[in-house]
Amino acid sequence: MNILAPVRRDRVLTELPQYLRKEAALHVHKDFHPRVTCACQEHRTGTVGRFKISKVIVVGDLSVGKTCLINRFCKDTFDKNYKATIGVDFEMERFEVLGVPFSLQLWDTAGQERFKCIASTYYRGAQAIIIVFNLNDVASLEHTKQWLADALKENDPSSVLLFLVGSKKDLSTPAQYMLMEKDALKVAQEMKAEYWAVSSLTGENVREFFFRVTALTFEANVLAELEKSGSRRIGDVIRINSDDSNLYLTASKKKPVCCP
Ligand SMILES: Nc1nc2c(ncn2[C@@H]2O[C@H](COP(=O)(O)OP(=O)(O)OP(=O)(O)O)[C@@H](O)[C@H]2O)c(=O)[nH]1
Ligand SMILES: [Mg+2]
Repeated sequence: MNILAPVRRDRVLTELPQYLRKEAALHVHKDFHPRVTCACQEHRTGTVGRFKISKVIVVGDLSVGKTCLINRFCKDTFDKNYKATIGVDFEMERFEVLGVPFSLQLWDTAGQERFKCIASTYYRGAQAIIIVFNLNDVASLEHTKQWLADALKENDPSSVLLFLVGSKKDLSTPAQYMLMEKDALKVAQEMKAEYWAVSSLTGENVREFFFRVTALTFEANVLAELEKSGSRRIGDVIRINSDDSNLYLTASKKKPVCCP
């Protein structure tokens, strides 16, 4: 990845992408949190946009389509032949959200039991967990709870964002899909995850889904930065004045224009 290259034009987010289903959305606000919008306008996003790379892990049963999902988004390719992921793999994606550079590291993990132990060592430090199941295989939906439990052992359940993604939508008839969606929405609600249904073969919802992951991860990061900064305002300019031949530091006291 060339970190100096400009962000691709199709990776620029100026608005909050919307959820797929209201019943299982992480939040239903139409716009980014006002404090986030304001912080971006005032260039007060702290480490977000400068050094921070957010880690996203993708877990789920073997052959549910984790690798294909990442490849469809990152490379716009689809391979119909199954090649098991051995251990882990990752892709970097650079975005610009509300004018702020933001990078995601997408970790593709192995679903096969024999590689699970290597893969699980990479779970730590995730800001978002994507749990994938096959919309045409009810057992893979049932197993999502175990995948989530394993991933949460290595992460802070109170701050990590969860997404439950049904894959291979192109293989279901509308009636089959509706049945599966009912069960999946229930599981997503129990997990407090946002529900999505995608097809990596046709590309349906893939871009929308990753944009939503990016936007919500970005929003959570900026809010956390603002919280952390407390009374010290992120981005405040430290000025060096040289009055009276004494050098001293003063923080800019400029009041925020739009922050609530
Ligand atoms: N029809 C259809 N097939 C898909 C789709 N996504 C993946 N597949 C197929 O499902 C098989 C498994 O896909 P992978 O992406 O390799 O599965 P995985 O979850 O990464 O598997 P592991 O790496 O073993 O955990 C491949 O043959 C893919 O071509 C989809 O959206 N539609
Ligand atoms: Mg794979």
